Amino acid sequence: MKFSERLHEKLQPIWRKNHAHPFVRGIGDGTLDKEKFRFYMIQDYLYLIEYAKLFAIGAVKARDVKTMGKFAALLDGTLNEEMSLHREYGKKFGISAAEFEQASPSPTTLAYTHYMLHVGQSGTLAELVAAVLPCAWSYWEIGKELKDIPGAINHDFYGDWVKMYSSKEFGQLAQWCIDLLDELTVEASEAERNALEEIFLNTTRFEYLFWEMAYHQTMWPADEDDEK
Ligand SMILES: Cc1ncc(C[n+]2csc(CCO)c2C)c(N)n1
Repeated sequence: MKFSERLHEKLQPIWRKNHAHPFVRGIGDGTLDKEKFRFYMIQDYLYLIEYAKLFAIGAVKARDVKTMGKFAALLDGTLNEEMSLHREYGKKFGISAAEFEQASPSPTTLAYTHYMLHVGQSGTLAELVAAVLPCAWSYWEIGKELKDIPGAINHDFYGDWVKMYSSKEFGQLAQWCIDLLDELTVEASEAERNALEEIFLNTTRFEYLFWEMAYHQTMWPADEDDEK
C-alpha cells in the first residue's frame, strides 16, 4: 500500500466534517454570509504568506534540481496566482493589499502556520511535505465537490473561489505533493511513517479548525469586539 493510501483512509472522518461544514456548504450553495467570507479572506491571506515560506524551505531541503524548481514554482504560484484571488475579493470588500498584510492573525491562523513552519524548519523534507499536503489535497477535494453543485461555479460572488480550487492546476499540484510523499517514504521505517502520519493528521485537523474559525470569526477572546 502506498503511504498516501494509508493517509487517505485515516483522514476520512475529518474530511467528512469539512465537507459538511456550514462555511463550505455556504460557499457551494451561495448562501454564506459575506462578512464571514471577508473575515476568512483576511485570515487566509495571512495564512498563505506563511504557507508560501514552506515552499521556500522545501526548495532548500530538496535533493535534486527538478524538485527545487517545482518548489520555486509553487512559491511563485501561491504569491502571484492564489493570493491574487484574495486581492480581487479584497477589491470587492474595499481591502487593499497593504491592509491584508497588516491585519492581525487569529489564534488558529497563528497556531496552524507556526506549527507548519516549525515542522518545515526542524524536520525532514518528507515531514515538510506531510505538513503541507492536507492544505492542497483537502481544498482540491472540496473544490471538486462544490463544482458539481448546480450554479456554484457561475455564482456571481463565490464562483471565482470554486473555479480556482476545482481547477486542473490545483489538482495537479495536490497530486505532485502526494507523489513526492510516496516517493520519499518508499524505504521509510514504521516509526518514521507514524511520525509523518501524526504531522499529516495534525494539519488535516487544522484545516477543519480553520473553517470553524472562519465561520465563527474567532479572534482572541478579549479582543473579539475590536477585531470583527
Ligand atoms: C487554510 C487554507 N488551506 C488550504 C488552502 C489552499 N491552498 C493553499 S496553498 C495551496 C497550493 C499552492 O498555492 C492551496 C491549494 C488555503 N488557501 N487556505
